[in-house]
Amino acid sequence: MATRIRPSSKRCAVIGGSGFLGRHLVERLVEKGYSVAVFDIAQRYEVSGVTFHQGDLCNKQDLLKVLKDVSLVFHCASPAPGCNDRNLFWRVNVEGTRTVIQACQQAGVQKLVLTSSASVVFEGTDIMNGKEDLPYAKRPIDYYTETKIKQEKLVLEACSKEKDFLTVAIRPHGIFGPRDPQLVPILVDTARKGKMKFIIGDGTNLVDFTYVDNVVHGHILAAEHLRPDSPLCGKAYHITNDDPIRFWDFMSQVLVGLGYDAPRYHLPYSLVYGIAMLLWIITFLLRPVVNIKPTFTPMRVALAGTHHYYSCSRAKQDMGYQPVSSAYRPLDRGKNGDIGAVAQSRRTGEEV
Ligand SMILES: NC(=O)C1=CN([C@@H]2O[C@H](COP(=O)(O)OP(=O)(O)OC[C@H]3O[C@@H](n4cnc5c(N)ncnc54)[C@H](O)[C@@H]3O)[C@@H](O)[C@H]2O)C=CC1
Ligand SMILES: CC(C)=CCC[C@@H](C)[C@H]1CC[C@H]2C3=C(CC[C@]12C)[C@@]1(C)CCC(=O)C[C@@H]1CC3
Repeated sequence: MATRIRPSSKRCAVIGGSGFLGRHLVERLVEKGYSVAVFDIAQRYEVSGVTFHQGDLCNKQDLLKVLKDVSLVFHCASPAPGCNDRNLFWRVNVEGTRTVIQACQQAGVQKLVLTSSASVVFEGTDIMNGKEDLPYAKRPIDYYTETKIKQEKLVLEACSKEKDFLTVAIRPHGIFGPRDPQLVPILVDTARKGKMKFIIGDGTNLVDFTYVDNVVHGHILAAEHLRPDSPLCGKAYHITNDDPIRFWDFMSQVLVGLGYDAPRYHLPYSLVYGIAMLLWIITFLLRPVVNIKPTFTPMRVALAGTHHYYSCSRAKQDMGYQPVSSAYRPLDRGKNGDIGAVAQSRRTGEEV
């Protein structure tokens, strides 16, 4: 029988490596001396020493070409949470992740680190200092959450010491930082349309917004601590700034920092949630005729009006996690308005 030569543990692939988080992860891995292959449906940048492979993760043959000589895979690809296409979410997050697992096993990959989401336990009601043992949402609030739950279960259940295939899931929440395509852009777009005048609820709800460097740090620590004898095998880990902030303070600081007015008038949470639900039903019914994208989806309203912050004590205990960038507040924006650039400058020492 031919024996397979194990690739170096510093050879890895990042599926979804062209995305926001993926690119930050790739850059940090390169800094740490890893040799990195990116697999993504699109190539959006170039980094010396990184190889790019364009392909769909639902195609096993495409994946096998990249995974054949890596020992570690990070899977951080997903359709954008705001897209409302159930078929796409199922195809990529569920069927595609099944294909990723099979391809990893067939190629002899030893470790798979999944980017899951803390939203897998969020049902639209308060979560305060939530630990990883909270049950998965029984009534997931949208297709994104529904398929992230299935995806996480698939990856964690595939963990097998006998098969020499170890898995772990990282659950970040509300990631922000340089090149964020979602949080700040959607917020600014909503403000430009004059729709950020209202505070949903009493405005005191605490949430986690997590700086992208911390999320990257959590992923790399998880990969490096994932061994057959470690407690990480087949487990999920919250990664946060360990510094929850009032949702509406964060929003206001970003908006005021960028020259917009802070939201001022309060609206009752249940009223706004009810309207968002009604709009969602109407857009669903009208979809065969016209495709409308409401700004205030039930998911966004729920995130804006409830507490949702999580404990990262399991990550501290099992992998020695500590936020690498925690003192940051969004008010400290750069000259160009890129709030993420300020936090990055703290790391690099550059002026922004
Ligand atoms: N941004 C956030 O606040 C949070 C994100 N997450 C998770 O983090 C991960 C990364 O998210 P972001 O970087 O924010 O998103 P992103 O949209 O910037 O990156 C996702 C990447 O996946 C790629 N991709 C999508 N479908 C693919 C396919 N079929 N085959 C190959 N590549 C494909 C996209 O081209 C993109 O480059 C996702 O799994 C997301 O669920 C979890 C919690 C919070
Ligand atoms: C009320 C309103 C329109 C606020 C604008 C900001 C929102 C776009 C963000 C506030 C919390 C964010 C968030 C996510 C996306 C962007 C927000 C809704 C996620 C859903 C992204 C994917 C995840 O896994 C969880 C995130 C939770 C927080």
